[in-house]
Amino acid sequence: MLADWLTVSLDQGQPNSLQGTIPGGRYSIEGSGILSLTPDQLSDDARAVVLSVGIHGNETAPIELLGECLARLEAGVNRLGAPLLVILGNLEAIRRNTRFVETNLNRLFRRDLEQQGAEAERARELMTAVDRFYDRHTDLPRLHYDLHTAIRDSQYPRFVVDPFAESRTEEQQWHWLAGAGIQAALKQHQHSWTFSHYSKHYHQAQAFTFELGKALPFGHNDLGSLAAMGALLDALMAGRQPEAGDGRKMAGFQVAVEVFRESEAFRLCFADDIPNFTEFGCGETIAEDASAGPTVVGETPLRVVFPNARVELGARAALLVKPTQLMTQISSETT
Ligand SMILES: O=C(O)CCC(=O)N[C@@H](CCC(=O)O)C(=O)O
Ligand SMILES: [Zn+2]
Repeated sequence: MLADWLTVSLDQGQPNSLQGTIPGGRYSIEGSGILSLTPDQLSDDARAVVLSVGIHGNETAPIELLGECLARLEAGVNRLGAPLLVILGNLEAIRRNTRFVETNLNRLFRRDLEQQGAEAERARELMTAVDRFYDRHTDLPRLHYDLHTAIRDSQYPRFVVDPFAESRTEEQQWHWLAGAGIQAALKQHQHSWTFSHYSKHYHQAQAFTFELGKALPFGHNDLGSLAAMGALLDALMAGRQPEAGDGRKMAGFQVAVEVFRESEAFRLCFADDIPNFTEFGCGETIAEDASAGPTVVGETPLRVVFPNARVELGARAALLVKPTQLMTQISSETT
């Protein structure tokens, strides 16, 4: 039943039943593409875990990866030991294999949202689901991993965005991420109203946006390269300590400049197929905008991440990033 939940949600079919049991606990379908799992017994290292996929409809590898993890739970190969909220984000966009239908869902996760439309309604449903879930588990540490794939190749194929918030990112997270094969992390410098930012900002969760390779259609993903990531998700579901790697080996970056598209006459001044994290040197022009003028690299070289000239007016068209230390202090266990 659980493994079918993804397919049934996408086919707009009715599940046979809204609730049921799995080894170690029970599940309940709380809405379209919203599934909650509750363990019979909490494991010692359990956190309240939100896992979201398909916030962008054409990013299919995380959906397949999560499907495999749910199948392992259902088959009893893994055992539920932590409460879990599983979210299939933009259902209509997934059906159409497109990034979004009307607007980018991953910019709408704010409590003062005024926008209307399909994606805005979905953002409201998902924010409510997350609020209810964390309210049910106030005694547990909170975690939200929002799983994506990127539009283009990357010098670091697997990386995370660490959303800006007042709360600190636990040092342990870097070790978990390294153990899961994540190669780089990018710290945001300001509020970004993404889904992972929502859980970090409003609920003080440990939260990241994951970029797990390049966006490809269903059936074309190399899940082998995501095996260690699957093992991290399995450990979170079981409430076990994940396999840790050495977080100090991950490349760290922070956003230096956010480039917005401010006019129709906006262009990026480099080839469309450059990989994420390509470096540009002093004096190189990154973008030209009839309204904002040119964006030129200053004295420090900068790398470009998520360039996209075709975004809506007012939206982010690229991040320019520079190296940073991820861990400010090295704890005694890791030295
Ligand atoms: O590859 C791209 O250009 C976009 C990939 C993507 O969807 N990235 C996320 C990052 C969210 C964040 O900044 O935390 C997005 O743009 O929503
Ligand atoms: Zn995405």
